[in-house]
Amino acid sequence: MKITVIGTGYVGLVSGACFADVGNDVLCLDVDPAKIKILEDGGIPIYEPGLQEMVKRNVAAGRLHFTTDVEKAAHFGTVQFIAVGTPPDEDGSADMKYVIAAARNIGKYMTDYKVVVDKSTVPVGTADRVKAAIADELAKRGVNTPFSVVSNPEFLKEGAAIDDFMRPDRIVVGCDDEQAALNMRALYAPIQRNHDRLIVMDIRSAELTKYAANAMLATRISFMNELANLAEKLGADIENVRKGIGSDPRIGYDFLYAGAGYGGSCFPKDVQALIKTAQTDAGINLKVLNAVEEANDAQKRVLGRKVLQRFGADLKGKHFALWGLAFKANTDDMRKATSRDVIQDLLDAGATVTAYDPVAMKEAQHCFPNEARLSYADNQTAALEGADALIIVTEWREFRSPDFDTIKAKLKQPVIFDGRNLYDPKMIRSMGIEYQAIGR
Ligand SMILES: NC(=O)c1ccc[n+]([C@@H]2O[C@H](COP(=O)([O-])OP(=O)(O)OC[C@H]3O[C@@H](n4cnc5c(N)ncnc54)[C@H](O)[C@@H]3O)[C@@H](O)[C@H]2O)c1
Ligand SMILES: O=c1ccn([C@@H]2O[C@H](COP(=O)(O)OP(=O)(O)O[C@H]3O[C@H](CO)[C@@H](O)[C@H](O)[C@H]3O)[C@@H](O)[C@H]2O)c(=O)[nH]1
Repeated sequence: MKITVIGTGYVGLVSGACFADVGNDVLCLDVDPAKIKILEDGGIPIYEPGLQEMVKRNVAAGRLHFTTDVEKAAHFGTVQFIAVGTPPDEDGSADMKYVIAAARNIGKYMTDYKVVVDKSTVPVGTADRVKAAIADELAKRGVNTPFSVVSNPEFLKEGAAIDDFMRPDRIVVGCDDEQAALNMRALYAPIQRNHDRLIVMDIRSAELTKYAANAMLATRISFMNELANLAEKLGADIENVRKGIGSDPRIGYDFLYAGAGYGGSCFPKDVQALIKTAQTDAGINLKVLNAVEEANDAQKRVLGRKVLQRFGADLKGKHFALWGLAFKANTDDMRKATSRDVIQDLLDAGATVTAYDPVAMKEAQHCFPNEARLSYADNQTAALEGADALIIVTEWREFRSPDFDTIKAKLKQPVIFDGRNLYDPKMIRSMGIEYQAIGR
């Protein structure tokens, strides 16, 4: 099938590469010429395990192409995926201007039947707006070319994006016409696990399903973070509690890890957007989600607070090593990363910081431009040099079994603040290291 993917962020690029990998002919469009140049030169603008190889393989096979030419992209695919960003507007609602612009571009140039697929995370009612935008452009041209609009939200996780896309738990398709549903079934036929994962439903339910999934996962995390803070005060260990409740299949083990708060480009923005949609479109105050957001904002400050409690409110003259900048392991994404809050809290209190992250240091430099009190180390051991304590913010695999003797020798005081509960508290404390984790 011929597919156009509009937007080459995480979702656009992963979708484009994966659809090409199962034999489709894919053209990826972006309005950012710098991104398209990187892709045309054989690079990729993001870090995602396995993606570069997949892109290369499909470009070489002649199945994956890139362009900034909006007209060419509108002509190319029978299926047109809109995978542009939906960042938060000033009031927290999803900013739809990129989605609507993409829809208008399709309407401006399409000359035959198109299935237009909303893959971006968009509020309920967006498919109607996309339909109206395309119809408006067709009317301006005085043509009546047929098209369908489908909602097909994406559930991939950064760092595991290819596996999530190729072996999905479910594929949600919101659709109100048979022709489009058939196209979507054919398109996803090679992307299934051992049985049909495609769930077809009405469009509004599909749009809400995406927000519901992220909101549910964010709720589990905030719930565990609050319990972790309680466990700390009561002398319990949140990791034991996690195992104890996760073993109940009604609860399950996934997404129950307490930590230094959730970040990334999705949970914070989508929880906020759902709260906003509920308020403005339905007059409903989502009390649970307001609390989830409030708890997470507080949790992102927990590491900073622990450091201040331990070393005093004035951190002038103190220096800290920080391991992990990305919002989670296996990505270079710094959007809403907890490290940004931790670093800001330390800098505000007068400290200096040396950070190390396997892949996110370049991205981090854009977040703290010209910050003289923040430096970067070449490796995790070098970051420890002259530091008063070590703070761990991201759960990279290489941080999981470090040489604790080296850590002890390098730090001025053997203190570790672990925002991801990577180590066994008993073992580490028995080595004479002061260990402050989350909820243990
Ligand atoms: N990042 C994720 O892991 C993830 C997972 C599931 C869903 N989503 C959702 O998918 C959407 C995209 O997220 P992302 O992280 O890939 O976005 P992103 O912001 O990284 O990338 C979006 C891209 O779209 C391009 N763009 C904007 N307007 C355009 C237009 N009119 N035509 C062509 N290109 C245009 C931008 O230049 C940019 O390269 C969002 O709605 C997000 O919530 C993201
Ligand atoms: O038990 C857990 C699991 C995750 N996190 C944190 O939660 C955040 C988000 O993690 P994750 O969900 O793995 O990353 P994303 O790539 O943002 O993926 C989420 O957001 C995407 C965009 O909408 C969805 O497609 C995915 O299904 C959804 O998991 C990160 O800061 C994690 O550190 C925890 O604190 N505890």
